[in-house]
Amino acid sequence: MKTNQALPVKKNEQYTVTIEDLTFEGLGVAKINGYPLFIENALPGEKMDIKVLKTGKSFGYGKVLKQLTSSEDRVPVKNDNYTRVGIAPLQHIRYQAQLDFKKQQVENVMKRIAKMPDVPVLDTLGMKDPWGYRNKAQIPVRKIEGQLTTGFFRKNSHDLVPIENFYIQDPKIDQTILAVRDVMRKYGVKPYNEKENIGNLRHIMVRRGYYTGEIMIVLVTRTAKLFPKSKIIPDILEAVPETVSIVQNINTKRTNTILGNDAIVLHGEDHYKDKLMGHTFEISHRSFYQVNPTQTEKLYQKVLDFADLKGDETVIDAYCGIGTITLALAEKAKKVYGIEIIEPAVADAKLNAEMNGIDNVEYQVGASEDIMLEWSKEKREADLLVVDPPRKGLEKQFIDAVLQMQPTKMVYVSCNPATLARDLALLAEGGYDVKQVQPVDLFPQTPHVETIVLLQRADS
Ligand SMILES: C[S@@+](CC[C@H](N)C(=O)[O-])C[C@H]1O[C@@H](n2cnc3c(N)ncnc32)[C@H](O)[C@@H]1O
Repeated sequence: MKTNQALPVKKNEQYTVTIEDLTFEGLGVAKINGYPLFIENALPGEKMDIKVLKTGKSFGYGKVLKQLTSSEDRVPVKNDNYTRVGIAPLQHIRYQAQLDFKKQQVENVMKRIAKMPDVPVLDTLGMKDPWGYRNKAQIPVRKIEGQLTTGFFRKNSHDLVPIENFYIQDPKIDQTILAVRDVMRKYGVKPYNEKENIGNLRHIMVRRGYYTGEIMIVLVTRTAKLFPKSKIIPDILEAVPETVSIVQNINTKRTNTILGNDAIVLHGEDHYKDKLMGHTFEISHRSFYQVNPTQTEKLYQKVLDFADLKGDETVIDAYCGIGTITLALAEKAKKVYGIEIIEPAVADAKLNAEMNGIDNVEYQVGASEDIMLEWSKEKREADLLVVDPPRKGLEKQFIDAVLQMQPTKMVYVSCNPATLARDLALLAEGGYDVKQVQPVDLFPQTPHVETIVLLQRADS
């Protein structure tokens, strides 16, 4: 049995501490006789009275009882709840300090994980107004005080905290969620009860085109029933006239995954349109589409700057989603090959290329690690490889295939600095030099950081 006897702190005891650092999640770090405590809403330099909430073998968690001094990076918060539910855990930090914090996160992993202490990291590209940026929301629905209610889950739980204004979302999305909630209340639709696995409406997803204003609404239900559809749909359309698509997604499973496998289109088709870098995209309810449109354009522009294409290159865009980066690259290259694992996303990608009159792209459905292995065995060549993998980064098999194929240049777009740094170390070992590292803030008020890295084959 574990015992806490040797620890220098005791659960539920109070201490006065000075915050020394921030974790990568933005929690303040205080040390008591070398034992780290992680504390929400606490900034380096601040002195605070705290209470120990939880102790583990090598670290614990504390809670601020009284803030005794204030950092110059502290700003007033929009709402305490937003830290608690994880919507805006950095909301108490001045925006420039958030950008500096993100740069430091990337510098840390470049030193500690990639073992590249000398590679300079550029300043984080930030937003002018770092609020109201999200073009997509997935909002849980539960019964609170007898009523169908929308909000957000308290961190590490499924307790719903009612929230009407999310601040980080496009305000039109907030309004749409409330309008849909009211229609659901009017017709007595039953909110999902997870414990007993009864009730029906689990989530409301809303996506909005930043340039087009088109709205897609997805009602995620536990069963295929939704009554009375013939009234619900016209009511939603009346309340939110910009709606071009309403989809019912059915998720019968007891799971944390939001979307189920089956869907019924209730209005329009299973897509809405938006624009990015001057191209129009049709986006279906399952497709990945970056959530911060203006910052995404900055990100893609950086990818193009790093790629520095002259027009005669062959390019591979792995993990291409619906082809947003692919089309931006296609305008500057001879040919671009996109690889994506989700079939409907590839169907969207093909349609999007056609819709934009772009004919020098080809898409392949499959796992990037398998397709790249196949292509490297076929001795295919590429001048540039762009990768934009999910948080877990690149598979070892993918990296091995890259080292076989040896594209001259690589641009790595990453949403997870730790896996990025791990992969960069392997690519460096295989003969690639890291030339540029650019963090971009796609998720203001949260600790997430996106990074773009330019790599070049050392012998090229
Ligand atoms: C971070 S998103 C990037 C999408 C696109 N580049 C964009 O900016 O919109 C990652 C994409 O990789 C896809 N994906 C995940 N694992 C994959 C794999 N093993 N092979 C190919 N695609 C994969 C996901 O479906 C998703 O579309």
